[in-house]
Amino acid sequence: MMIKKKETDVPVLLGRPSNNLKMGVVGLPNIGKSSLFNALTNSSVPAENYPFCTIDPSEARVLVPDDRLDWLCEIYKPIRTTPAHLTVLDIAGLVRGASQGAGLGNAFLANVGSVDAIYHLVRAFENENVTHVENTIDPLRDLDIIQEELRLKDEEMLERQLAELVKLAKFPDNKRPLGTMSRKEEVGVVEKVADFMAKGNDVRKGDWNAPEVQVINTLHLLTAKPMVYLCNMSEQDYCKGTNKWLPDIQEWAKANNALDTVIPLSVSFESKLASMEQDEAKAHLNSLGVTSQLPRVILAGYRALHLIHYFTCGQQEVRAWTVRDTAKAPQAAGVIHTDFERGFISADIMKLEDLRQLKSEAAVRSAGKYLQKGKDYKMEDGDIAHFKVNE
Ligand SMILES: Nc1ncnc2c1ncn2[C@@H]1O[C@H](COP(=O)(O)OP(=O)(O)OP(=O)(O)O)[C@@H](O)[C@H]1O
Ligand SMILES: [Mg+2]
Repeated sequence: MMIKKKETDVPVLLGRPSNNLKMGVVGLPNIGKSSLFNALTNSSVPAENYPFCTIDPSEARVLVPDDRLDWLCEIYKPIRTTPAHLTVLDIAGLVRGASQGAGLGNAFLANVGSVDAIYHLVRAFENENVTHVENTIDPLRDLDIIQEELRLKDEEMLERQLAELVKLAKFPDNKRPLGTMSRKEEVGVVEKVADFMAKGNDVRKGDWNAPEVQVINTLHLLTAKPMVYLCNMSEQDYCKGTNKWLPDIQEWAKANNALDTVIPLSVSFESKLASMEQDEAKAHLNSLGVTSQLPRVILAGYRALHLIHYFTCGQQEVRAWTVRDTAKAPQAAGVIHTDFERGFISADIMKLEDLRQLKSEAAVRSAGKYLQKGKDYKMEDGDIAHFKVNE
């Protein structure tokens, strides 16, 4: 959710204000979360056919695919290339009752609390060799279970925080910074959120104004996190392009929060591809006439986190730097080195399209299209930047 503040036009995003954001893979036990994580990262976390094989959450950095980076490398021929990456956490399966502590629920929910957006994986494949904790295949029921556990955890947290705030609201507010809400107003917002959630809504479904979002961000709610739904189907269904549950899953997601994405994929198919050599995988995909969904999964995660990247280009290195889509030039410079934000003087910005048309950096410069931007410049995805800083 992105909300514009009227007075300053600075968007206020639900969630943490950081560039170092993470996706977490969440779902019931034994539905393919670790297998997906492994396929995404090619790492070797155990993925066995029994529930709770992922005891410790595992974290990995996944490369964000980008043709523009490949093209820039052809132009600059750098010694080193550093792509953008997305951090993904493999979280152990949640079960019904997790918010009350079932199945190590509270520990696993704490892991959900540490990520910024969620890949919600749901099982939409039949396979009698793969045990289902609820015994039957019913993706909508499974989606409801996870959604409900996250929401119940939020309701519990809200109750606790509200009690705390009500206590504080009895004291004078004189230490609070000017321009922020009074404690009483804050209590009002938290009560409004609690009412909204008690009706069965995730908090991100609400239409909150900027000051409300600021309060919500202090509450660290699980249902504030953007979701990308991943519908895990059989290899056969994926290759045929049909799955009997998919339309209902899409409807469910839309009704829940229209902004969330649903991506159909087959984790077992992706695992198979990930274990092949690149040429072999390409030939396999060609023979079946399908593509891998992993690039789409990664990009959807990156987008859900409101991340974009800009490039720095030279003979030493062509590199993609990740920032939030609200970042201004000094914050973007701060990603390279924290001192660069403080010492920011200006940013030379070149558009990739101009480089494509004019074919060299020198030509872009002489055409006057390598533009000097000040501290208010809002970075755009794919910008090529060179910062001037006071060191
Ligand atoms: N699309 C699919 N079709 C058939 N089998 C699948 C599919 N996706 C995953 N599996 C199988 O499901 C089983 C469980 O996978 P995995 O260990 O990745 O689950 P998990 O969700 O990480 O479980 P846990 O919650 O216990 O950590 C594995 O045997 C895996 O091969
Ligand atoms: Mg696992």
